[in-house]
Amino acid sequence: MQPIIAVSRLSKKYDSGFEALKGIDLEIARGEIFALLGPNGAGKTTLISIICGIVNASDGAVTVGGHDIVRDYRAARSMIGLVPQELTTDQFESVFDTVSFTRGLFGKAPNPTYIEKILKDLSLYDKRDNKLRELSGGMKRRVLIAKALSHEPDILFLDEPTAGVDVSLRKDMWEVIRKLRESGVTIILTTHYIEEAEEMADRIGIISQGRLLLVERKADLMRKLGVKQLKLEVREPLAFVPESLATYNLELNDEGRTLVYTFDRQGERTRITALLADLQQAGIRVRDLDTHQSSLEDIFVSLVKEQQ
Ligand SMILES: Nc1ncnc2c1ncn2[C@@H]1O[C@H](COP(=O)(O)OP(=O)(O)OP(=O)(O)O)[C@@H](O)[C@H]1O
Repeated sequence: MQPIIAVSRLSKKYDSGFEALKGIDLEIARGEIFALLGPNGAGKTTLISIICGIVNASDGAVTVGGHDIVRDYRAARSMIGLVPQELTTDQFESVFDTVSFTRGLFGKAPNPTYIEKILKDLSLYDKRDNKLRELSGGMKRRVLIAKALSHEPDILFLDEPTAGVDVSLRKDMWEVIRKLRESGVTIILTTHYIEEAEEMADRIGIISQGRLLLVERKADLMRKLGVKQLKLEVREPLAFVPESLATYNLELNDEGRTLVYTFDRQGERTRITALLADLQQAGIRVRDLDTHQSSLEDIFVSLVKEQQ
């Protein structure tokens, strides 16, 4: 199927000479949730801003729904809703009016029934006549989403949707985003919160220093790059790992009290049974054991570190 967004060889050099994006290739499928992860200054906002037509690219091309974002700007832009981090609208306007007004900016005829539907979907309907300044932080974020949806876009970009919000509100937002996807909207979000990408995304792109380091289905990424560790707490501290256990590449931590065995969970054999037998053979008695699966965070940190 044709991707809803196709980015090819996209580069951006700012006037200062700084290269914020270096040859990005990326395709987004209709209906997916794609999370763009990266450290500060990686180029996430620049990439989104180019796709949304706010910043010009230096090189490369982007199509949205088959429309070139430069030659066919209006058609491309009308398919996109962008949820910025901050609410900058008039604080004295009502929720309903601000959302309706945004729809008008896209040249769409008024459609109060549609606006009411979005407000209901986002649990803002009760607040439709309230002024923006009367809303809580969480509600203001929902208003941002309502505004971005006001012109019935196919694609929604969310820039750091839960930056600085508390845990329960974050979970609320995740629910809202999931519902939007169920309604057929393609979602692209940038986030610093790895937990957010782990929780929400179908696919993940990791960007660092203007390069896309990888794009993978989340499940594949966790499986491919994730290693598992077995931690064995021993009864008597060890001064060194006995020679007979050399093939396991064990790490000795915690002043000799913990042995760490790293294994590939995809591998045919983990060799755990053999390790336990060999430990016994070596006279090492185990007090406790624990396994640990590397998280998306471990994977992210090691990838970005490798690049630096
Ligand atoms: N107008 C500009 N002129 C020069 N450099 C810029 C400009 N805008 C952004 N940059 C630089 O480009 C790089 C990428 O910025 P960008 O905002 O895209 O990163 P980001 O991944 O969104 O970061 P953050 O997570 O901090 O928002 C940064 O080093 C930034 O300083």
